[in-house]
Amino acid sequence: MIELSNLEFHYPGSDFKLKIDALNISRGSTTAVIGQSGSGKTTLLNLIAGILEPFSGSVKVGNTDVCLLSDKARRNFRIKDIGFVFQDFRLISYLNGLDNILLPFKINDSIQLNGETNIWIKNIAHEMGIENKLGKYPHQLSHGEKQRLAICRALVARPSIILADEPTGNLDPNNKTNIMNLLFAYARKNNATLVTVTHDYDMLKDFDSIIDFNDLTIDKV
Ligand SMILES: Nc1ncnc2c1ncn2[C@@H]1O[C@H](COP(=O)(O)OP(=O)(O)OP(=O)(O)O)[C@@H](O)[C@H]1O
Repeated sequence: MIELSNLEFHYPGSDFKLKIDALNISRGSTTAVIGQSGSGKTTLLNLIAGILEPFSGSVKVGNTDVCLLSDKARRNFRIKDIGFVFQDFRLISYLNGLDNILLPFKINDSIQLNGETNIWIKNIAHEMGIENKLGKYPHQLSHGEKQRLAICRALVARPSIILADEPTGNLDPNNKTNIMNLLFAYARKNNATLVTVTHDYDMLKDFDSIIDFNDLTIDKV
């Protein structure tokens, strides 16, 4: 369960303010986050992941209050529990595809690489259709291939929460469907919680719930 309560956030020097009285997202559910550009969707994902700290209020994931964790504990939480697909991918330009996928293991020793992980990587790279691109560097990949690589990296440590910021934004209709189906299947099989920012309203019927920043229905979800 993800629980936000009495949360207030603003960026220093910006007029933007986010206020959420109560927002609960059940474990194992799939949620779409929609709303116009600049309404705060990415900010919400960053608050859940502990990348941003609220000005007041709390962000709880299971029994953990993310805001109360030390910097190190928060880093470990992010690596172990959260798979984040960033809108701008955040691939490392001097690492090839495989090393980009393995990044969570390289930057944090709280998770261990083992034989099972190698099989898992082959499996997700195959499902994403990029198994023959793992030796390539980001500048050698198309936009959609970079996106699929970023999704593989988000899944590699088998997170219990996936936060995906427009994960299908650069993909053709076929790849869009394949990738959303893969994320849904991962969530179902692992009882993982999927929170996806999307501008693709055709896909909304496939989610369990919707957080709509346009008409501020976030406290009703
Ligand atoms: N680091 C920052 N410093 C100051 N203001 C910021 C910062 N990041 C975002 N903002 C502002 O906060 C607001 C919400 O931004 P956010 O990225 O959460 O919107 P969004 O709904 O995800 O938009 P989009 O659909 O365009 O990705 C915007 O007005 C944006 O300009």
